[in-house]
Amino acid sequence: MTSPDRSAAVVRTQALHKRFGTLVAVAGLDLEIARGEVFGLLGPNGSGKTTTIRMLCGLVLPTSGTAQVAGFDITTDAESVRRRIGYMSQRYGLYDELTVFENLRFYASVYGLVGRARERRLEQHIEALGLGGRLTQRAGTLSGGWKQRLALACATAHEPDLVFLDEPTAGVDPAARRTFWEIIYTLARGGTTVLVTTHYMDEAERCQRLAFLSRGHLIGVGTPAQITEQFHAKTVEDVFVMLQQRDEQQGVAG
Ligand SMILES: Nc1ncnc2c1ncn2[C@@H]1O[C@H](COP(=O)(O)OP(=O)(O)OP(=O)(O)O)[C@@H](O)[C@H]1O
Repeated sequence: MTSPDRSAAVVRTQALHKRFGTLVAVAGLDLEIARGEVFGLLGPNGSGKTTTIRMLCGLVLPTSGTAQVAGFDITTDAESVRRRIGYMSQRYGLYDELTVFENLRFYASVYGLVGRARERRLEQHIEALGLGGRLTQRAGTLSGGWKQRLALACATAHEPDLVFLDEPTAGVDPAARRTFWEIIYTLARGGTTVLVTTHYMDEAERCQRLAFLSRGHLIGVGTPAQITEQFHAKTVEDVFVMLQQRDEQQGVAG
């Protein structure tokens, strides 16, 4: 197996801009995320995270600017972009009545895997994500932590270049959180780029790099240590709270 080229950018945006009427949701975003990177997108409510992700998934067209995901242009080749990404929502999207294996097989099929290639891929994926002991259990009867693990497995069954995780460990206990993050890093080492949006600062601190958005503008990118240094703060949480307060004050002033 060849190792992934970590120098290659999986996400590249150039002056990416989205306006809804007069409201600027994303203001000229320039961002690069490398292959196999675990990257966090942070910012207060309404700062433009969801709009950015919807554009990167090829679901919303930018007003101006461009972006490439896995080498495909989000405006002219959204279909190819969608085939190369995975998305794990907070609601998981699992089928409670189906078993763990049936859920996995269903998602692999939706993304176009069939026959022996699908079975081989699932075998390897089940092993990597430690789901072997649960395959015949109905998804609806799993604990929160196992549901999350299965949801991540479903979102990555087709070996996407990039997987989006929306507050991935909200509502699970610390042990399950830790295991989940170990799995995230296993995926990243295998070459999957992981883009996390979260309001939980312990999740943010686990990312290799962070981007902070404020009112649609990118105001800081770097490792958690670089971000805290840039804002003269002790923790990422302090940076977050400071930005939130600033946004609120500007909102009142505006
Ligand atoms: N379809 C839309 N039509 C009009 N305005 C929108 C639309 N989608 C988002 N917005 C606005 O764009 C801005 C950015 O919203 P967005 O959902 O991207 O922020 P966010 O950072 O994801 O917030 P949250 O953390 O609350 O999910 C907000 O002011 C929001 O009200």
